[in-house]
Amino acid sequence: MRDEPRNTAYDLLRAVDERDAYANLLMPALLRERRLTGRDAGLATELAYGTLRGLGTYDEVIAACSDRAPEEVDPPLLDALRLGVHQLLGTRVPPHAAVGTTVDLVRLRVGVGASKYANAVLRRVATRSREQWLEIVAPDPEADPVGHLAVAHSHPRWIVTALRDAVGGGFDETAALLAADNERPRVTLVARPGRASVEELLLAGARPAAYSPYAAHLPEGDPGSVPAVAEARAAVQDEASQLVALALTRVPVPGRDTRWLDLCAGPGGKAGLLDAIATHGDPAALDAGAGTAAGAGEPAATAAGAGGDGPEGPVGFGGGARLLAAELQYHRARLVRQATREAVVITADGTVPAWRAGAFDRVMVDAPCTGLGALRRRPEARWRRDPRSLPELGRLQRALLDSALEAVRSGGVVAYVTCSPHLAETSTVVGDLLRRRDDVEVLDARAYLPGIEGLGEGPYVQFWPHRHGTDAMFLALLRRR
Ligand SMILES: C[S@@+](CC[C@H](N)C(=O)[O-])C[C@H]1O[C@@H](n2cnc3c(N)ncnc32)[C@H](O)[C@@H]1O
Repeated sequence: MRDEPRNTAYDLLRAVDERDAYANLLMPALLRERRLTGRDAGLATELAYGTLRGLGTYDEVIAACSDRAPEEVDPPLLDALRLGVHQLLGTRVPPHAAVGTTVDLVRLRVGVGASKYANAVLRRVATRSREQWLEIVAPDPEADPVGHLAVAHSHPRWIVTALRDAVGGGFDETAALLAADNERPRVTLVARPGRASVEELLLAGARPAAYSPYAAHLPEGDPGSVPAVAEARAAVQDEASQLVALALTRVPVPGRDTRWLDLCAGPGGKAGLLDAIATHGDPAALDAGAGTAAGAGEPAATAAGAGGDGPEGPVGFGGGARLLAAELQYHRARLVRQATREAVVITADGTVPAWRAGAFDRVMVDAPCTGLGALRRRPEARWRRDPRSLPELGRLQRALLDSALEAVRSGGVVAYVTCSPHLAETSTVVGDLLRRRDDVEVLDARAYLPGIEGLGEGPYVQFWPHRHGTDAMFLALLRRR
């Protein structure tokens, strides 16, 4: 009898290797096609994602148990070995079952000769626990801390270095961050204001979230089966993504506040929330008694705490603005259209403005980046990212941020956001801009996310998976003078 969960996990690994498939897009399709549900679907997903996340560790163990280096092993056999090692070192599958099912899989899918080799390697792997193997295969943490963390937590060296620099250098905190990257992220929903409510999501089985007033976590089940999600009144959205969009809407701006721009809107997560708030306002802030930033052309009311020497406090937007959502790629712009109701969505290059300079009151730049802040979501992403993409991304990030500052009027505000904590994509980009331009004031972004600890020293905000349970999202808030 075919072992469908393991065969499916193996097919996913092969598709990722051979066709550069995205695991989180292909897996649901494979499960549907093979009619795997419940425990079988859960097992197939865990085996595939766990193997992809852990293969940096597993390849070192395979190397120690074999007379061939992993790069000399045929890719179809290597993927099966990784799947077997994951079961042995990363799951509670009994060792005899982990070895037996993998050897069967290799015999059927690769060949009889290869199955004998797999049997010998996996029997050796099964003689030690994960911790015991790490003692042998991971570099000494004193002599080579980055190398140790890279093998122990299965991340490429360059990413360990980048995350260590971003998190502030400590070995223990870097280890906690890398460990959090290997956890399965919770499914978080957003109730788009005026279109759905958190109460509605809670009634559908979700649980309250810690930080965003519009968020709830879905502990199990298909988000698409929640009626508000199926009707695009709610959506799946990480809590930090919600919060950076909310922060942009909560900065007081003097005078007109009716024209908002999302410069890099696809696939539309932040645009969906911005469009709802632009249209219906921000009831959570208004109910909590924040000052109001009245929409519809009226001057913003004085914000709570505004007027002194310190940073102005957050305001709740009253509604009556319109969002323009720009996205370079046509198919992604179509997704933005599905996520929004009132917004005008255009396919456009944000660095070549299709609008007048100074036309907008608030601008979101959620710039293309390495995505190192969302490694939890895409199990294979850490092995695909390439540090050589940084210079080109950096040029684009700078061009988009400059374009955003041209698009915003004097007194208006720009949010620069990345789903990466890499310093070259975050504070370095903003720092360069501040050296080049004297018409920009940096706001302390923490002031617009009150009550959330661990966001950094300011003025920028950095969310972290190991501190907040969110993606590692970066936010800078800039006011045009
Ligand atoms: C990080 S994603 C934005 C995510 C989105 N804000 C959300 O919350 O769903 C960056 C987007 O910028 C788009 N992009 C890349 N270059 C662009 C450009 N020159 N102008 C506008 N959009 C661009 C990409 O296609 C991608 O969809």
